[in-house]
Amino acid sequence: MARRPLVMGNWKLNGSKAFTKQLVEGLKAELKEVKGCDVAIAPPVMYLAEAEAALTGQSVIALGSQNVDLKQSGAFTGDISTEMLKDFGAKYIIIGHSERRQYHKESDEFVAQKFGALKEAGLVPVLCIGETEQENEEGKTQEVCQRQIDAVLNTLGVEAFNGAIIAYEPIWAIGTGKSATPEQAQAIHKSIRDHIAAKSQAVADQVIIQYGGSVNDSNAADLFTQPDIDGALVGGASLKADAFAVIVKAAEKAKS
Ligand SMILES: O=C(CO)COP(=O)(O)O
Repeated sequence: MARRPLVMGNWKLNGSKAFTKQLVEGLKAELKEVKGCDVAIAPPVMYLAEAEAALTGQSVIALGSQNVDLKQSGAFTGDISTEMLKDFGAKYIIIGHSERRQYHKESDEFVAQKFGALKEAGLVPVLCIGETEQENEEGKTQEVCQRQIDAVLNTLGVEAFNGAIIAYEPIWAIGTGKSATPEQAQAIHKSIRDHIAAKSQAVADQVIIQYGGSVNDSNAADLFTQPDIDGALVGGASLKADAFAVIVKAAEKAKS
């Protein structure tokens, strides 16, 4: 089944007001002809207003966020709600990134709750999963990915993955320059899709599974040749308009 690819930039803790405006302008210029690939950027939440303003009047690049909290309003210092993200036009919301699981001790169950909150709000969860280097060496990659997915499957049901995104991001590949090979990533992506297909083939067929971890302008095209790699979640290379555009266009070409 043909799935429309999604390439998303996760800016992480980088940028400024000026940088946001400049990068969005650069992306708009580079990507204005793109038709066969969905594109999203997740700037730091502080700069959503600048990004929203700079994106006005075009429809190629959607806005996203790197995180969300569970509460809607009240005495929850520092939290950000789904409604606040919607207020800025954010659509694709990253949850369960390994950096949040590691530095903020976010559990599988907590991430699944965020998934549910996003679905309820009509936003698109981008659920990050992936194993550590040690788990990889111990042959536990599939087990870890399935456990992280099961937290959602077992609480919200398989239908929750309709219209949702999964980003397979092996932790050993993030920011290391050491991407998984296309074959390695394909094998895991297929196992993730098969795991969902065991509950519903139709849901598995439509779910977008992005690869993330040292994707750049020179390795993206090879990754996208694989049938179950439906796009990319890009960190470092999403901070440069030209490199990010090469990745988007590689996805568009490979999946057309
Ligand atoms: O964590 C990532 C995207 O969410 C990947 O980061 P890099 O592309 O910098 O390896």
